[in-house]
Amino acid sequence: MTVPKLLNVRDFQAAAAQILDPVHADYFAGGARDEITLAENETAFDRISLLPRVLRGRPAPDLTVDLVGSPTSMPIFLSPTAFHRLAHPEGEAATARAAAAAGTVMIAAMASTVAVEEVAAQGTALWFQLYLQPDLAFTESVIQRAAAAGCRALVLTVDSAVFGSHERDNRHDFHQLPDGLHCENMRDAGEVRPIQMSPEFSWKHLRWLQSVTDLPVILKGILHPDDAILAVEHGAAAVIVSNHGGRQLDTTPASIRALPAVVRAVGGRIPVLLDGGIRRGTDVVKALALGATAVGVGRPVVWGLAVDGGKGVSAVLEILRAELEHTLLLCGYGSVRELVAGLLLLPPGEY
Ligand SMILES: Cc1cc2nc3c(=O)[nH]c(=O)nc-3n(C[C@H](O)[C@H](O)[C@H](O)COP(=O)(O)O)c2cc1C
Ligand SMILES: O=C(O)C(=O)c1ccccc1
Repeated sequence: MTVPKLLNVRDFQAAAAQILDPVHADYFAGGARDEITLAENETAFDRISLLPRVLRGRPAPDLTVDLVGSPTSMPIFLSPTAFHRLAHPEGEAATARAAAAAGTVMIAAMASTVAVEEVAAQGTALWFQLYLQPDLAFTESVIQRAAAAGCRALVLTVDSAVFGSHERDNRHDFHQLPDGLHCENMRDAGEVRPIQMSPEFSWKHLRWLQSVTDLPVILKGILHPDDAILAVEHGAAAVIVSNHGGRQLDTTPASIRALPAVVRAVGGRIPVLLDGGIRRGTDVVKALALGATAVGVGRPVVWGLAVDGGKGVSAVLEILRAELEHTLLLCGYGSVRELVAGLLLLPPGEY
């Protein structure tokens, strides 16, 4: 068999689908219910056109950004995804090595199959993704672990009052990790606690969280501009416009469509980040032109990991970096920080 050339993120998606156990492939690929939002996240980018500028005499583009206090080599970070050891035996440790090599931020998932201490030991700038647990004392102990490991921010996922309904997983009865794999951040006195969701959490609990940590708190899963305003008022350090990769509430808008109203509501007071559907350098440019400071990638990281461990994740990140730089050059921009909405031709009636 000839090994296909993996030129772009889609090639990694196809290769990963060949390598992964089909049940795990569906876990990583799947979205909520009819997967309307899952599909929209990607296709909404395709409906936005680029209107490049010419003869602007720009130098080679500068891709660096300050990401909520963490300087990064490019405006692309690793969104938190669970269960990396389903994709590769080294799991999140390999992912973290690739993030470190790329010079960007990894958001470690609470549902990581490698402990946060071992992930942090790979030398990447690390943020910790948190689901508040009804047992607040336990939640606090997890936060202290993440802080002690060197995580520089907490990313509180707020779009999950309950688990999303993933019908692919239900068809396979996939509800538990295989023997030997565990959520290593959920260990408590020898036991591994299950991750719980609760609809009872409110803005009051954000205040509680801020009272038990000095780390900046970033809210992940904001779609409504009124929630973005509340996030600013409650002292969030940033928001991530996200629909959880289409895995929570189906038929929410593509994250790129929700971005402009959130950017307007925030009015520059805190950074606005975005994830969902980023597959090309042009997608990154579109999100930044609409006001995002940086974008996260979820599934593309998993595809890289499945194909070739840390080397595969590095390859995916370097493909996106090269495409981003190439796009900026063709658009006439010398820095990711210069991007403005005038670069875009938006589909009429959609924005
Ligand atoms: C397999 C998988 C697991 C995920 N696990 C988490 C998680 O544990 N916590 C979280 O906040 N988001 C989680 N997400 C959502 C991602 O952080 C991110 O919002 C989403 O994947 C972005 O979309 P993309 O996959 O199109 O890049 C998960 C997504 C996937 C695909
Ligand atoms: O699969 C997910 O999207 C997710 O967010 C999650 C949450 C808890 C445990 C494992 C995964």
